[in-house]
Amino acid sequence: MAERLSAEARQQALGGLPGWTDVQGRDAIGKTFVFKDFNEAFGFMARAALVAEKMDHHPEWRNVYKTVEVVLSTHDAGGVTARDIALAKAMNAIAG
Ligand SMILES: C[C@H](O)[C@H](O)[C@H]1CNC2=NC(N)=NC(=O)C2=N1
Repeated sequence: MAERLSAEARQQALGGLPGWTDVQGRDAIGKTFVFKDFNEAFGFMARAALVAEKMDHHPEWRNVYKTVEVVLSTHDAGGVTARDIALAKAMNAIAG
């Protein structure tokens, strides 16, 4: 199982992940993506879903019109691991 990142490793990883921050009140990272319209937002979700399934690592997310709020945490580990960082990176790449 993946191990939770140390506070230092996590801050360093967040430094290379534009838009991603610590989630208050739990061990997770989050980002709010804002797109041009619903079509762009849902296209992002469809592409991210395929990557997430391939990685066997799944986001918590919420879509309202052109906004997608994402929270990443490794449930099996009870916190943020390298798997969350990898998915966050992939999501930034997909969003462009
Ligand atoms: C059995 C399966 O591999 C696990 O349940 C995976 C699936 N996707 C997951 N996604 C996330 N975000 N955290 C997990 O711990 C996790 N575990």
